Amino acid sequence: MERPSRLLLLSELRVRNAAHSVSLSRSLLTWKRRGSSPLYHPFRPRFCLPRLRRRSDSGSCHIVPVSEIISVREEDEENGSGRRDDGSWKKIKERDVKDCRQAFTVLYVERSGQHRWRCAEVTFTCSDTTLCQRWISNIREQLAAIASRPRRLLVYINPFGGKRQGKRVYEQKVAPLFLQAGIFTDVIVTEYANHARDHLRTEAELKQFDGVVCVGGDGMFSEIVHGLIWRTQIDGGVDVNCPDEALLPCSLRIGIIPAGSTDCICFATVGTNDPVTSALHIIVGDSQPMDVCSVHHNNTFLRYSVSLLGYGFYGDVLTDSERKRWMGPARYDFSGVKMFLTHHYYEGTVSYLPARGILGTPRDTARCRSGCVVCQRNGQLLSERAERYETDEGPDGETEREWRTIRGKFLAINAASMSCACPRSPKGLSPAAHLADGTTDLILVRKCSRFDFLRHLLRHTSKDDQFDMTFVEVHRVRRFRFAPRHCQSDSDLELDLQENGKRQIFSQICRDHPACGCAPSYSSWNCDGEILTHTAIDVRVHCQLVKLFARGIEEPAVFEDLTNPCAI
Ligand SMILES: Nc1ncnc2c1ncn2[C@@H]1O[C@H](COP(=O)(O)OP(=O)(O)OP(=O)(O)O)[C@@H](O)[C@H]1O
Repeated sequence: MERPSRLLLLSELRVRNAAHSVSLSRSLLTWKRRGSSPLYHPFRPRFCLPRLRRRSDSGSCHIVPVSEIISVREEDEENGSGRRDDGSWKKIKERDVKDCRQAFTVLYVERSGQHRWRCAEVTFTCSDTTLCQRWISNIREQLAAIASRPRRLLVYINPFGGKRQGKRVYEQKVAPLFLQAGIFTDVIVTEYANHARDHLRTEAELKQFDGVVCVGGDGMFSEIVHGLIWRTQIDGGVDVNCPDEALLPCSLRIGIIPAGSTDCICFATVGTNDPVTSALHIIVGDSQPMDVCSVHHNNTFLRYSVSLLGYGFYGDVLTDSERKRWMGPARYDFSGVKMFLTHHYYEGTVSYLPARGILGTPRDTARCRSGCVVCQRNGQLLSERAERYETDEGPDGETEREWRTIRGKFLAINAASMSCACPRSPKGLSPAAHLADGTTDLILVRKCSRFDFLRHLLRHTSKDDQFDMTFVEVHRVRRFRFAPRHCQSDSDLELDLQENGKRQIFSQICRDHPACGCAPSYSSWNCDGEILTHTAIDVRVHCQLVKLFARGIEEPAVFEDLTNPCAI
C-alpha cells in the first residue's frame, strides 16, 4: 500500500463551479468536494451509499497517481471560450468563461473496465493567476521527474496488417495523445515485409530514441523484436549463431499499438486489444520485461520466439491455413477442424533442461499478473546464476546430467513462453506460464484417440485442467531440443535441407490425399505464427531479454483498493 506522501500544494479550487479541496503530493493528485462526506450519510441506509471510487464523475473524492497524469494544460482565452484542443466545441457556463483565464486542465488515465484505459480530463479554476501558474508548474515538474517516460519514439506502421487500419488508427487515436503528452515521434510507414526489421538492424539511429512503437499485429511485433535483438547483439559483438551465447538485453522498450488480426502479444501484456489503452501505457512509461526464446538448428540461428512454438497439431494448422489465405481469418477454424480430423502424430525425441530451483510450476492456479512476484524473483535468481556461470559452471549453470530425454509419438509438442491467452482462448495454452520468469512450458501431447484429443482441446476453453490427462505432460524448462525420428542422426545442415526437400514432396502428396492412409513423418514448427524451415531445433530461453511499454494484466484489486486518504 502506498503511503500518502508530503503535500506539495493544497488549495481550494473550483471544479465545475463547485468548491473542491485539491492537493498534490509527489505521488498523488486528489480533489475532494468541500463539505461532502463520502463515507457516511446519517439519513441513507448503508447499503445505499454510493461506492467510493478512486475517481468518478458522481463521487466527490478523486485520486489520481501522478504517474498516471498524461499532461497539464493551461486554459487560455480561446479554450475558455469553448474550444477544445481537439477542435471540438463544448458548452461552458458563463461563470467558467469569466474564470477561465485562471484555469488549468489535467489529463489523466481513467480505467473503463476490462483492462481498458481512457484519457479523462478535469478543469480546475483558481482564484488568481499566480496560484494557477504554481499548480501548472508544480504538476509539470512532477511529470518531468518521471525518468521512465519516453520523450522521443520511433514508430513503425504496417498499413496492411489486420483490416488495413494501422495508419488510420495511429493518426486518429494515438498521435493526438502523444502530442498531448509532449512525445516527439519519427514515423515510418512500412513499404514491404521486413522493412521495419531491416531498418532497425542497420539504419535506425537508435540512440536518439527512448523506445520503438509497432503499429500492427503479432507478425509486425516479431519484425521489431528481431530487428532490435539482432542490432543489440551485433553492436555488442555477440555471435547470434551460437546457441550457447548469452544474449544482451535490449535497452529500448517496445510499445504495441494493436492493428493486426489476432494481436495476442498485446492482449497478453496489457489485457486488452485497444489502441488508446496501449498508447496510454506508452505515455506513462510502463515497463514489462519479457522472455525471448532463440531457436537454432545445427549452430545456425533460425528465429526468436516470444509466445508459442508448436510442432504437430499447431504446426500443421498453420501450414494448412497458409495455403488458404484467400479464406481470410476463417482459414484458422477450417484448418483446425481439418487437422483435428486428420489426426497425424509424429515420432521424435524431446530433450529438455528442467527449470530447477525457481518459483512456480505450470500447474499453479496463480496467474502472471502486473508486478508478478514469480517473474521478479526468478529474474533475480537467474541473473545471479548467470554471474556465477561466468566463473565456474556451464551455460546458465546447466550440466549435461540434468537433461531429460523423452522418445515417443506425439500429436503435439508445444512450448508456451506466455499463457498464449487471446480473446478466442482466454485461458491460453498454458494458463500459469509467466511472461518474464526465464522459462517456457513444454507441453507434450502423446498419441491418443481423437476423442481424447478433443477432450484435451475443449479443456482450453473450460475451467478444467488441460494437463490433467494421462497422455499429456507439461514441464517448465529453460532449454529444449527436438529431433524428428528420421532426422536424429543429422549432423549437417545440408543433409537436412536435402531431406526437407524430399519431405515436402511426400508430405504434400500425403496431405493432399489423406485417403492413401500414410502419415507424414514430419510436421513443421509454428514459431509465433511463422513456419520454421527446419524440424530439428535447439531452443533456449533468454530471461527478460526485451521490455515492453506495458505493465502486465492488472488485477481489478490493484485499482479498487488503493490507499484513499479521502476516506480517512
Ligand atoms: N508494407 C508492408 N507490405 C507487406 N507486408 C508487410 C508490410 N509491413 C509489414 N508487413 C508484414 O505483414 C505481416 C503481417 O502483419 P501484421 O502482423 O501487422 O498483421 P496480421 O498478420 O494481420 O496480424 P497478426 O499477426 O496479429 O495475426 C508481417 O509479418 C509483416 O512482416
